[in-house]
Amino acid sequence: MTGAFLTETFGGRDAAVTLTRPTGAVRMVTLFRERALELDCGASVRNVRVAFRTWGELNAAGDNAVLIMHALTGDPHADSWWRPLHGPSRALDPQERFLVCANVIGGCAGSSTPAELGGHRLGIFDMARVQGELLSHLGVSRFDVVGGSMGGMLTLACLKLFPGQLKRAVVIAAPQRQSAWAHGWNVAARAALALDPARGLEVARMFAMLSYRSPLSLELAQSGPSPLGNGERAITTYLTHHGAKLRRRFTPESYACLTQAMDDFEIDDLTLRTNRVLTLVVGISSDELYPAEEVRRLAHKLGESTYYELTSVDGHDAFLIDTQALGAQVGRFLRLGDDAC
Ligand SMILES: CC(=O)SCCNC(=O)CCNC(=O)[C@H](O)C(C)(C)COP(=O)(O)OP(=O)(O)OC[C@H]1O[C@@H](n2cnc3c(N)ncnc32)[C@H](O)[C@@H]1OP(=O)(O)O
Ligand SMILES: N[C@@H](CCO)C(=O)O
Repeated sequence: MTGAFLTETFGGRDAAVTLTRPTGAVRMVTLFRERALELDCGASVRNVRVAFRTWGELNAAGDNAVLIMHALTGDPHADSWWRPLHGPSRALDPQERFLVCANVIGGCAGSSTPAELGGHRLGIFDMARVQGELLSHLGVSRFDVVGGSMGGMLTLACLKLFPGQLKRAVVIAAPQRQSAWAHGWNVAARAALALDPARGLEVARMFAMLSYRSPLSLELAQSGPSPLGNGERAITTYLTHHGAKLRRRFTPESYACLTQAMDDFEIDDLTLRTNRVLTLVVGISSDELYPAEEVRRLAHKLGESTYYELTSVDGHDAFLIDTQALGAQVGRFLRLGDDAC
């Protein structure tokens, strides 16, 4: 990774976490200064900081924007974590579109952290409201929205919150609500955090990684001895590596807040049935977390939707890994003529 880096310490004596993250081109804005943001939990907050990046130019009508929603541990650097989809002639093309990607509130990549927002329970709809406010602040009148996993939930929330401003939506590997299976992984993760915030975050990432891959992908890539040559099995050092890596770039506080928001999320049947926004719903054939069948059921309930199934062995995270066919589908969909929207 190139560019400037910022090192910050979050949390108290027992849960101090030092993060080093890139800051290149990230912009900050404070929203809800005069009018408060009313949270779904009933509390209201002011002075909400949003860290975001943009690429390309907003046109005079303010209607060529694409809002990119990141997943659980993502950040505003969509050109990094979605590099194969981002760039000239790709699905998210800054030469044609004004691209915006913002860290969700409650995250730890520059936007207001849970503690800065008073420790109130944050919801996916609260996060989506803030992203909508950011677009208004930037002068956007109409937009497309794209997101995978938690980003897909945020995209579904936009269908309910901004139906008149949305042109197209792409919902990837996301459910109508968390199944007991998906919720259960997060319950176990938060239990690990409660025992020991920093070590618990590593352990939470270890079992989350299992849910983000498929049995076959792990068998193919991680079934032998570790490439580290330390006598361990590959899967052991693989999970240890990913646990330690998340601990260096994320906070237990944000992990608990965002997984709780995912567990609380639900998009109602009426919103789905009455949707008039052109929507592409993508399921992943090997997704263990949100099985393709579950995502297909969501698509069948959703008005104006098309379902596409990405065939991949890579499991839930295939939307970040197996990007060639996905990029082609998303690019084609986002280029559907505006007169169709
Ligand atoms: C969507 C958003 O908004 S952002 C969030 C996306 N980013 C993440 O999820 C961050 C975590 N990273 C990942 O999950 C993955 O790296 C992805 C999804 C980005 C890419 O997936 P893949 O290419 O299949 O990577 P894979 O799962 O093999 O992991 C690669 C890493 O594991 C390491 N690794 C692989 N096998 C082993 C092993 N047996 N032992 C130790 N380390 C291993 C690699 O060296 C590499 O390390 P690095 O990331 O520090 O360079
Ligand atoms: N791998 C993703 C979560 C699942 O989509 C992330 O770390 O944000």
